[in-house]
Amino acid sequence: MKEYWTALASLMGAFAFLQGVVHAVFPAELRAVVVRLLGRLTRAFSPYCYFDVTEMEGMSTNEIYDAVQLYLSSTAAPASGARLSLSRRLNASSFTFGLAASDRVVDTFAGAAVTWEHVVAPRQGQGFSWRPLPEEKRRFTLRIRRGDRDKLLPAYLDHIIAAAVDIRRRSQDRMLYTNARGGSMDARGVPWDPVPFKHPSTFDTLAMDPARKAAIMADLRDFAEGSAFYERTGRAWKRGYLLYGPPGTGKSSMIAAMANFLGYDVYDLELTEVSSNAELRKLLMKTTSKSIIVIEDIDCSVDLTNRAGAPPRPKPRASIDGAIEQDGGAGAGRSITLSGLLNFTDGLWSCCGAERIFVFTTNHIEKLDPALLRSGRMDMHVFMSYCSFQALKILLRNYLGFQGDEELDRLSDPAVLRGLEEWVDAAEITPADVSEVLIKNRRSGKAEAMRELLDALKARAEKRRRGSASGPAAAGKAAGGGENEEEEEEEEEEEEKRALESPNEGKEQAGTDSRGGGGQDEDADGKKQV
Ligand SMILES: Nc1ncnc2c1ncn2[C@@H]1O[C@H](COP(=O)(O)OP(=O)(O)OP(=O)(O)O)[C@@H](O)[C@H]1O
Ligand SMILES: [Mg+2]
Repeated sequence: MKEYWTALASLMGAFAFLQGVVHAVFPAELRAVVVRLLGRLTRAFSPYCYFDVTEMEGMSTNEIYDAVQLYLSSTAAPASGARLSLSRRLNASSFTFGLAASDRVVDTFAGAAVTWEHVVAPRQGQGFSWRPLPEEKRRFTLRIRRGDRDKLLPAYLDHIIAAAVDIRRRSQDRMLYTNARGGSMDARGVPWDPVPFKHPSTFDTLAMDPARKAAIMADLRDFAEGSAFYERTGRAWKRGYLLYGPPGTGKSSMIAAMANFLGYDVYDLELTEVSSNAELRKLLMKTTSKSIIVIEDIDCSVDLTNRAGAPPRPKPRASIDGAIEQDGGAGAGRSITLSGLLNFTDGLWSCCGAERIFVFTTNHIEKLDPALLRSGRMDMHVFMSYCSFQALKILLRNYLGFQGDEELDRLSDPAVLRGLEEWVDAAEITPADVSEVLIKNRRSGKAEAMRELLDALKARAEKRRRGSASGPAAAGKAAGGGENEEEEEEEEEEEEKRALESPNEGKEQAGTDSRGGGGQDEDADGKKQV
């Protein structure tokens, strides 16, 4: 074997020498022919094979060239001394690095080493063209061992293209799409209106129990990296989240954090703007993969009653007139039905395009039809609760600028901190209300802001205690006597809370209130509750 390689090396040396001689001795035309011939001979005996990825394919740009450039800029290790070029795409918020002319990078894939070289040569004699070509011819040359060819191609190229799509998506600002145009299409037949999505909410800024937050992040990560799993199990690559809880507990902030975490675009589906199941399907077909499709306040958007003959249900606050219809009603196709929505999320239509997350939010989970809550539809039920002490600490850190829990413990008055811990549960305060108190007092200094917050918690808890002591009957009398509207509001809130704590038809939600509790449970249907 060793002799073979020695002989091959000498043969290649001889070819190189011959090429040198040809350069020195022969006239230009003949030289080109002989050099080409010798080049071919060299390649025939070489242990490597080479693939060129040119920048231009005829008159059009070669997408693989762009993909290779992006991929190499982030993944491969430049050979020592290699020069990288810096660039930033229009609208993008991050830089990318590219390989400069004639530099090489090495990469490994499936255990095989490969080398990329970026070759740049001046373009000669540009003839007439409607579209001027770049002045330089650029290409990447991939060198791989002959023996690795079957292992690497085309899997390695597929890998590069997928990685490039991912990098492009992450370096580009995300988009928020809305269907506020009421079903009409733009010139390209797209029913969605895009705006740049710059919501600053992240999982770092989101105040919720750390263990539940970690569970959601892990679930999202598993989903995003789950291509093989979904293929193996024959499942559509999608996931459903139902976020529920009182107003101001961070449901919308959670959606933004999810989008920022995964780098997905967001489609905000306004159901009241959709007039039929067919339109809903069209909207779905025009969404891209790697996106989050959101329906906010699902209980208010449309009355989604599934079963014919079901007992009459309380009318939703903002249901759209005329669009309410029982499943299988005579006018099916003219308005949205629950089955239309379910087809949208888990029927055959949901599979056109992969890697999508459906998120529904509601303040009133008890108003949702159980059909929507069954497994396979909403895989994760996430209860966004009132502020726990752990969540409160996150808000204190973010709003008052403490660097971590250690600094918060060290720099704040222990009595105030203890007080906050003691009162926060009784106050049943939303993160939105806590933020408001902190924003209002942030100029007065950390200590003062925390004291104010403690006072606010105490006042709130006290009010709640008084409210529950006097009971609903007394509250009704008080309201009748016109004492104040706040009591009525409280009563309403209490009602909401009771409903949240004992959601309808118990089975699916049994024992799943995880307020303040960590981790996640899986119920009998295999649906996760965090
Ligand atoms: N868990 C949270 N962590 C951090 N900030 C929060 C959280 N919840 C609420 N906030 C703050 O309160 C504001 C309102 O919250 P958000 O819109 O996310 O609530 P929501 O649950 O979607 O309410 P609604 O049910 O009314 O839609 C946010 O802009 C954010 O500043
Ligand atoms: Mg919201």
